[in-house]
Amino acid sequence: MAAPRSTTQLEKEDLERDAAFKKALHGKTGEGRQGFTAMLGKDHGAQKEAVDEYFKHWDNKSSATETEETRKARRDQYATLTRHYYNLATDLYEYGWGQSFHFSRYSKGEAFRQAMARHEHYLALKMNIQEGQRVLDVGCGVGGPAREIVKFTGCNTVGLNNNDYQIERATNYAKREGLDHKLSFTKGDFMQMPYPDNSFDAVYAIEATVHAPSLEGIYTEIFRVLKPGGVFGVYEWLMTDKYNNDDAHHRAIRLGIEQGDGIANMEKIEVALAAMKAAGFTLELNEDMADRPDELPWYWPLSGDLRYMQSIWDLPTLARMTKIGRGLMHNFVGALESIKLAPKGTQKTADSLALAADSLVAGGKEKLFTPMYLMVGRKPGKA
Ligand SMILES: CC(C)=CCC[C@@H](C)[C@H]1CC[C@H]2C3=C(CC[C@]12C)[C@@]1(C)CC[C@H](O)C[C@@H]1CC3
Repeated sequence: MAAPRSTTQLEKEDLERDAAFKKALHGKTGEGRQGFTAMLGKDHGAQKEAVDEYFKHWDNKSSATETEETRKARRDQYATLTRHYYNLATDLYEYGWGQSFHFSRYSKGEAFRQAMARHEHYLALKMNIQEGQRVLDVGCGVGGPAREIVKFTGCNTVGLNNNDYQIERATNYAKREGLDHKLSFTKGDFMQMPYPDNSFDAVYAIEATVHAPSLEGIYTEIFRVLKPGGVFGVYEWLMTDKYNNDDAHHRAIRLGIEQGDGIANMEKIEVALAAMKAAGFTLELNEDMADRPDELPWYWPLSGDLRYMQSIWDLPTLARMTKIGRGLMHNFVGALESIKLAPKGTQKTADSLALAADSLVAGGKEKLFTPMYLMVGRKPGKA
């Protein structure tokens, strides 16, 4: 039962152009160096191009003045916007967060990496991913969750991503862990996937499909590549029912999250549920995991609030996000830029990520936003 391709306007793909840009910007930094040191090895001219391309959507725009036209321009250029966001942010993500680019629930005394893995296992469990199944990870980042889910379930996975730098890093990590016989990566736009209809037993997306210009469009494309009887599981980034688009404060929080996190357009929960239905899925499970009564909120590592410290190992994470920590980071990166060790735009990117952190924490505290709206849907038909 193949659904028609989405009617959303799609960007024309140019794989050669993107591969050449990756080579120009990142050089050999995708091969080994990680995080901060990788950031220092970029080409300054190419970095300027990425910065200009990304920030043209946000500079001199505010939630008070933004128009539907500005939002449409972002949706129309979703793929370029997201690709350049990750060209700029990937090294900082790895430096400050690790290789799994998502949030998770946390329980008291639980180590950060353990909680992250638990969140990934939970999705695999709810989808009932089995050994040997052919699985697609949509928007796989540098492959942290895919490696964990392959090890946890024994499935065979393909990761899809439209950023060549992340693909290169993901491929190298998989090889290093001896998982390359079960895990491979494809460069491509998730709105127009390079796979035939009915290709996968299961598809999952962890905090990635929010980069799509339309949730109905991306869910429809996922439905197309799933085999009949196949399962789709997603942790979606969404504004909650409490979000009121006529409230200036709410809109400022949404725009801060969108800018800081490379998102063209973020929707409310009701839109995601309707999109699952419109795509053809039978919804088996939907729950806002951020609404569970956990002692530690999902946003604690970004809060800079030292009361959340579980062990001494959490200190660097929290300290980095305090006022003093951020000020030091801002000045340090600025100094590296002025002596030309870091390319121009590094400070602007770091400041934009700080805006992301503030807006995410505010959205989480005020219950206006969730990064973990769990949905599991099935494509009708016999497996
Ligand atoms: C963008 C989407 C859809 C998912 C990524 C979620 C998170 C992994 C990121 C959201 C905000 C990011 C920030 C950082 C790491 C990755 C995120 C948590 C930093 C901690 C990286 C180090 C910088 O100095 C501060 C960043 C704040 C935001």
